Amino acid sequence: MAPGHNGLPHGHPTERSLSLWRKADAVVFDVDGTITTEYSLDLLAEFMGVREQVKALSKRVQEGTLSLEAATAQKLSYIHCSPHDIKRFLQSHPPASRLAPGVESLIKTLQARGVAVYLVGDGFRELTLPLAAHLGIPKDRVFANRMNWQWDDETGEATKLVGFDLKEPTAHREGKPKAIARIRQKHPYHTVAFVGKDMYDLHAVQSSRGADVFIGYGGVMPRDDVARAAEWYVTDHRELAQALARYRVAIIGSGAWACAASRMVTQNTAEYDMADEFLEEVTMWVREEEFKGRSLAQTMNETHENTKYFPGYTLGRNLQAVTSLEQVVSDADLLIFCLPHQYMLGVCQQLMGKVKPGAAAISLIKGMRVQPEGPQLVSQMVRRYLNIDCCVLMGANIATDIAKEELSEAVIGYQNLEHAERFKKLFERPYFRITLLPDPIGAEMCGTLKNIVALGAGMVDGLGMGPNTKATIIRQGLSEMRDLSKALYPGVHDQTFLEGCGVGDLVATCAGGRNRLVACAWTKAQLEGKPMSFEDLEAEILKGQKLQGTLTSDEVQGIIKLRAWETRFPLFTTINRIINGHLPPVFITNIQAGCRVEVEHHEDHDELPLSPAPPPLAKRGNTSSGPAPAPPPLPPLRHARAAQQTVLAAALASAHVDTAATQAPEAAQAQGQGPESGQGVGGGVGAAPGLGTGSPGHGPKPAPSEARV
Ligand SMILES: NC(=O)C1=CN([C@@H]2O[C@H](COP(=O)(O)OP(=O)(O)OC[C@H]3O[C@@H](n4cnc5c(N)ncnc54)[C@H](O)[C@@H]3O)[C@@H](O)[C@H]2O)C=CC1
Ligand SMILES: O=C(CO)COP(=O)(O)O
Repeated sequence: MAPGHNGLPHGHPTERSLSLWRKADAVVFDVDGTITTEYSLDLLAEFMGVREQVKALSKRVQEGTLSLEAATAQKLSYIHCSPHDIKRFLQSHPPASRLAPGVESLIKTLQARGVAVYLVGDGFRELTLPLAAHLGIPKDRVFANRMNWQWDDETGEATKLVGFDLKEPTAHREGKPKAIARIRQKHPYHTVAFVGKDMYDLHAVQSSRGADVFIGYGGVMPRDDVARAAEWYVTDHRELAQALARYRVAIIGSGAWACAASRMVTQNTAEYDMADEFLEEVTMWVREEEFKGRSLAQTMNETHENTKYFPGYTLGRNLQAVTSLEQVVSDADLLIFCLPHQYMLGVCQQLMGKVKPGAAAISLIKGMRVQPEGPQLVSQMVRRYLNIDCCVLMGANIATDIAKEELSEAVIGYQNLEHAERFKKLFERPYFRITLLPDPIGAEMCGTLKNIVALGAGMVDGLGMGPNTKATIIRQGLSEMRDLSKALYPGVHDQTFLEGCGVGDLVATCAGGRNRLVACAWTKAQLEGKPMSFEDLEAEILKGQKLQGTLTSDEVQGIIKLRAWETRFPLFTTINRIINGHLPPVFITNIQAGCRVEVEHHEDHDELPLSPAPPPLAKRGNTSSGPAPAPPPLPPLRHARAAQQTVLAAALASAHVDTAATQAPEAAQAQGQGPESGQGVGGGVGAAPGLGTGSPGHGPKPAPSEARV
């Protein structure tokens, strides 16, 4: 055969046709000779013993010496069958026996990807509908001619074939473009591809522009003229299936959650799936570092285990650890960001202009960045710096439990539904359920803010208090999460806080998360008189994994302080004051007092963010905002025991809080003021105004929407 369109060899699509095929949301197939191996009417004619007469008519139509309408009428008069004959014909020629090789699998693949498949042919519904049923194509997606029947007046049954319905669009030569136009009128498809066999099909598409691209199929009835004229000519349906886009997946980050999430992703990309949307191999950016004298990335590629950040869990064999960030993203279509949030700005800056155009991202990161003009969530940062869409995946997703394949749920918050659906396919497993949520900001705010509340829950545990107190913190935390999210982003939905990303994640993190764990140890260390910094405890307990809550608390407090919202957000404010050493941990049960205590600042670097331009995030030692080396650490107040005591004394004096409130619960109990004194959270600690009493000791009166604790 001669070379195809634009001199390309057969089977080589033009760039345009390949791209349109890959993004088509509807594909229309011609029927006879395209999805079947024969003209079905010819087969019926053979069945009825008139094959040669009917074939001769088809030849005249191809030669242009007889009109389609006249030939079809003549064929039916030769065939002259009854409905019973058709039934027998269909039994002896079941759909599977009539289909062209590879077409069934191609259609199933398209359908699994959500592509709408249509059949438009100049054959007959009576013979085409069984094929459609076999292929899972609904009747209303089939355009074909209708036979006319003679009816028996007495039995009311069809008896003899008496022609066909000329009102059907497919009864005429220009019928196919008309059918496609009807499809487009009814459904706003973006891109429609047409797969057909002959020049009539090609002209039908070119003349009407009904479809965006014509692909010639010559596997059954090869045609040189079509091969020359078509932008893409295939002789096997498998070529079309193979050419469908497959997405290359990259994970940016290699910590605990990144590794647990990579297991789901690699399980899905490796598993056989009709849609076959993803390339099996997944790459993971592993920051260049040595662990136990060896390159961590190299160890991961050899042992399929992240021995530093996620020891004890096997990662997919189809996961490839790569140390070059640029290399990982350069050809990736789907980017999964999963890093401690403080490193994301540096990563985004490094990747500017390096991401594949049209790529889509999802962030699993829980945290935000605070800029003078306001907060910037990670998904917003990705959109802004990388100029690509970014969904978020948020939920009660403690990494180790997911790696053990225990049931868990998450939401994908999205702006672009198509991307969200693709990511859902990439992550969803029998043990990992995903709901799509059109509130990405709400979902991300939940994931970010719950890390602060988890610190409070850890303090409750560290103080040795029970579930009632923790539930109070969780309830108050949820309320402040919602109020702050809505105050900053009024479009956030209330319902989001009741989803897996809201109350679900909050409960899980307050029960078993790292923020809770470290805050509990920090509180105990304080009570035992051997205080330790959060950073030291993080390093000791988490062994390289990172806390997000302490940094987020500082960032969020910058927002609260700037707007003088301390009394609107008493839990957030009190937690921030406790972790910075301005209040003792026991104030977690007395947040109405905690948020009103006047905080005295002794050194410039000890201040909570006060100014309209919050201080750089790098201020807190190893919590720099990029992967570049952090500036020399300034010891924050929460790390300095002596300074803490000084400020604490001043804070207590200014709040007129009884010093008993600052003691360990045991000591407070001894004075009848501890949790077992019957006053509990409502007023058990010190002489500061009781929690839940609604009568703060001093400071502005809370607004009605204020916290109830
Ligand atoms: N671990 C968990 O159970 C869950 C974590 N998340 C969130 O996922 C995000 C990532 O957490 P994990 O994967 O657990 O990470 P992780 O807490 O295990 O931290 C280790 C990661 O930080 C990276 N890292 C350390 N220093 C760095 C630097 N200077 N520059 C760049 N990267 C550096 C390491 O290379 C490694 O990828 C966080 O926002 C976290 O809140 C969300 C759900 C569950
Ligand atoms: O986000 C988490 C669970 O969904 C994990 O929280 P921690 O970082 O506190 O472990």
